[in-house]
Amino acid sequence: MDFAKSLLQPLSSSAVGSGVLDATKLVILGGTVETARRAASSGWNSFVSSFYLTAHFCEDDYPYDWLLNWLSKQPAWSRSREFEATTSTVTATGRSSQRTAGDEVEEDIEDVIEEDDGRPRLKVHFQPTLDTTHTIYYKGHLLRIRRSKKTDGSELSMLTISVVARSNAILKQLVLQAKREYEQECVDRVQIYFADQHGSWRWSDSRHKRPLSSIVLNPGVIEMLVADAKDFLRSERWYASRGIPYRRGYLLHGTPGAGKSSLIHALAGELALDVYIVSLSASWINDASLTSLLGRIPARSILLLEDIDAAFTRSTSRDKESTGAPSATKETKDAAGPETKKEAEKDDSKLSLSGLLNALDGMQASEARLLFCTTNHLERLDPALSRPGRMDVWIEFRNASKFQAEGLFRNFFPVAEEFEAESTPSSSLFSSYNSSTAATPPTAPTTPAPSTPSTSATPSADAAPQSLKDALPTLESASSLGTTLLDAARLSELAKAFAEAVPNEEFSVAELQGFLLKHKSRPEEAVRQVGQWVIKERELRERLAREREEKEEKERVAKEKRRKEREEKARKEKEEAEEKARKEREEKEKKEKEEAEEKARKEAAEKEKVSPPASSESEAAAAKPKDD
Ligand SMILES: Nc1ncnc2c1ncn2[C@@H]1O[C@H](COP(=O)(O)OP(=O)(O)OP(=O)(O)O)[C@@H](O)[C@H]1O
Repeated sequence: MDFAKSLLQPLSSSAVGSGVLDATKLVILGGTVETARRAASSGWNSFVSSFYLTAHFCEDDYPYDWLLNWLSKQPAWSRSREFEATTSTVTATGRSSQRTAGDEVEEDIEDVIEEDDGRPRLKVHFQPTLDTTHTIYYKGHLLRIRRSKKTDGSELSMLTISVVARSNAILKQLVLQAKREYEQECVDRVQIYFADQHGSWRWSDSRHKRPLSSIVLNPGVIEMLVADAKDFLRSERWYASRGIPYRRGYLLHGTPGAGKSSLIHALAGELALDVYIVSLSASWINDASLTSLLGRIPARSILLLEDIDAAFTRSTSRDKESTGAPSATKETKDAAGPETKKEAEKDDSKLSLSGLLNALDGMQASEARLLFCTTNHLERLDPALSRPGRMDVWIEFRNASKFQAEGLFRNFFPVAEEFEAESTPSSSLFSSYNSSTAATPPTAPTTPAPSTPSTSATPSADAAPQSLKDALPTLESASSLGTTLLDAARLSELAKAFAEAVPNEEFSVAELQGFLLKHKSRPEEAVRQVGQWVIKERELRERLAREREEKEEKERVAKEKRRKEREEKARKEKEEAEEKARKEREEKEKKEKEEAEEKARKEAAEKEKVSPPASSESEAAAAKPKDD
């Protein structure tokens, strides 16, 4: 204070008004008090904080999803006065849309289910806006929860939970409970994760489990696959005791639209496994990013490499020198010359076969996972990739057999008993067909055999097979029912008639499904129309094939024309160049000759000047005076 007084003394003595003095005193006093208050407050805060245990959860890891799912069910969380409404899920049941809207409201709001007016039902979730702190009671403890963005520029969200407690047991309990609840909700769903361009796994979708019975394959294939996968999942010790890497690979190859992806998703549901999908044709995929991704797949999950041949058309070629060893280190690249360095950098942006093999079964590759690879072009795969140990089980997919056509038909149409039991036609879709139709022993789904599409006779309304003809007389009465409900015997009869009308292995299951979808409430009509559809499809295929051929022929002719034009142009240019060279040569020779002649002439003239001819000498002698 004395110091302040001494500072203020000159002011007072210089007759400044006492009002100014008082104001200045007030400012100094206020500043001192505020500084003291802040010091006390920060001391108190750090004192209080020292009692808090804090856990951080980042969006790119599973506990974040578990906790957000748990929080979304806490009234205190959803009753926030400043909140975000989002259909982007924080729950285990779907993150299908990205709509969000921030607002401030005065009233309590519960989750809202939008009315089902024919559009998909979206569940709207409410959660506090970013950077607001919330307190929630949990088992007698007060939790302080804050959602914020990470500051490392990754745009990822963080969840920070603090609690006053002596040990972190309460936080562990919370995480485990959130995990249990999340998994409970996942029971009927399959979680799908995609590799993103940052080299991380991103949750992408949560799909309803598809019953295996909805997949129609030839007898025994599904049973074999399920038994094999189940056997693998319970054989960890067996593998460990024999020193065999605990991994299993399945190669699903063959015609498009035959059910490869569908089978994998149905199997994931059956075995309660999550699916991790990498697209090897993505431009950002290279050896390093793939190795890192495949090393971070949780145990007991499915790794799916779709269209594995596509990776090889992008940039990968079999590196003959490659031994599968890791690529050059940064130091060795720096030590190399600029050209080599450029080459090495170019290589780094590619996926090589050795890199892929390394990622699949190198030291870093995770174990206890089922690898599924799909391809429509088995012939494009390098044998190193498809050999046993990497791909232990091969399953070939062909166009629909008659057995599959019949199974698909059964799946589509409800039988009356089931319809009554389930009361909704859509829920019974895919449910009536069961494995009782697939009781024959498994076919060996190992090495591929060449596909042999059926050349069976064209079915038509006139030339309908006997079973179809048998079915037709009763169609009229059945179709008068509107949504036709069939008894089991009738369904069986129609399914057989349908299968007989469909040529063996000529159309994919997806194509048959497309046809049946057009008649999904009219099974009789489907049977009646299928012969016509087959004819039309064949005509369409022929037309498309013809158009493709014509296009290819046009392209071939145009290419040939361009080639000839190029050759003609090159020939002309060559001739012109030769002519030009010849002329230049002649010109040059002519010039040289002229120059040589000129030179010779000049030399001769010079010579003449230096030594005159003998006749002139004698003339001179004659002209000399006689007295000499
Ligand atoms: N065997 C099948 N059983 C049941 N549905 C099938 C079958 N095959 C195909 N489908 C249906 O056809 C559609 C395409 O199937 P899917 O994507 O599984 O075929 P895919 O063989 O993986 O095709 P692609 O090789 O083109 O990726 C899906 O809607 C699926 O329901």
